[in-house]
Amino acid sequence: MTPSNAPATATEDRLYVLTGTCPSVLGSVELVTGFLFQRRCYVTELQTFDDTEGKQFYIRAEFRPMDDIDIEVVRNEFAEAASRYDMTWQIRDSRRPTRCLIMVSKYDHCLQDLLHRYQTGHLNIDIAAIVSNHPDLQGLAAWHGIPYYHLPISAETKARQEAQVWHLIEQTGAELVVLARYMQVLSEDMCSKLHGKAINIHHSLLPGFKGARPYHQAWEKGVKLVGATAHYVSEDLDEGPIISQGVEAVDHSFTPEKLANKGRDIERLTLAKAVKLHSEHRVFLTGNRTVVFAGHN
Ligand SMILES: Nc1nc2c(c(=O)[nH]1)N[C@@H](CN(C=O)c1ccc(C(=O)N[C@@H](CCC(=O)O)C(=O)O)cc1)CN2
Repeated sequence: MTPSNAPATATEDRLYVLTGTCPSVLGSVELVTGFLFQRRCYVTELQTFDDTEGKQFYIRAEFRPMDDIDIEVVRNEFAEAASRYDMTWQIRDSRRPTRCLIMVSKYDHCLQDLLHRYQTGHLNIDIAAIVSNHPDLQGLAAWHGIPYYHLPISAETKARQEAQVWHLIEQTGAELVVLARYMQVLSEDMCSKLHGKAINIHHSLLPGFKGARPYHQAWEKGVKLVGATAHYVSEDLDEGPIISQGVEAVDHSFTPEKLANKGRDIERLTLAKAVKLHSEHRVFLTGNRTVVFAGHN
């Protein structure tokens, strides 16, 4: 093996991810790996899934160019190859942080957790703004130096409030909206505009206990497991495609308050995991389901 073929010579700081999906057909893996090999792009991680029910194939390839390449040229060349397989694809710079806008009401535990992971570099995101229908968490945002927008909402002002939120999303260039315990239901129009770009944390193991008070519902049922669900937001409340879920054992001694205390930790971890998976381009949306290529760290 000549030294120039050794991965160590790959341009260390340049890392890209190719994600693609196409109808299940022979050659779909070679389409990607052969294309990258021919262009001396070293594959650092490769995951595939063939959905035999949907007859659909999914692939995610992370790669480092071994030579100084123009990624736009690579994209144009792959477009021609991918069209022969009817593949829907993207090649993205893995280092570029996902620009986020976080929405919250009064509970701060998920927001605190995301802010900590962001500040410590454990999430490849850029938090452009925090939006809330209450003033309560303004101090937390100020402490982190992030713009805070207090946009109150009522049934009468919902349409105008959502127009203000949408304006902020466009103004900040947010690519992902994170509902970190935002306790207002987004309209059908907002959900349509945010399809696949808004993640909500629901404080139960969906599809169980939908709605605003899942811990009380869980207590009434005497559950022995409590959980949380991170999902893409859809117009149907708590029905969106699930990205990640977490669960912990509980018992008869758990009051609704103790269930909520246990649940908060699960919510933090489950939402952070979903934001990480999305920001690393590891989640494919397929109808009301997801295909998730989990990472190793
Ligand atoms: N279109 C959607 N919007 C939102 C979703 C969603 O799944 N689709 N999830 C919620 C978060 N959530 C549960 O995870 C939730 C939030 C609020 C309610 C609710 O009934 N809210 C009442 C008002 C409550 C209040 O003012 O405190 C209401 O809107 O009438 C249910 C579930 C975020 N948005």
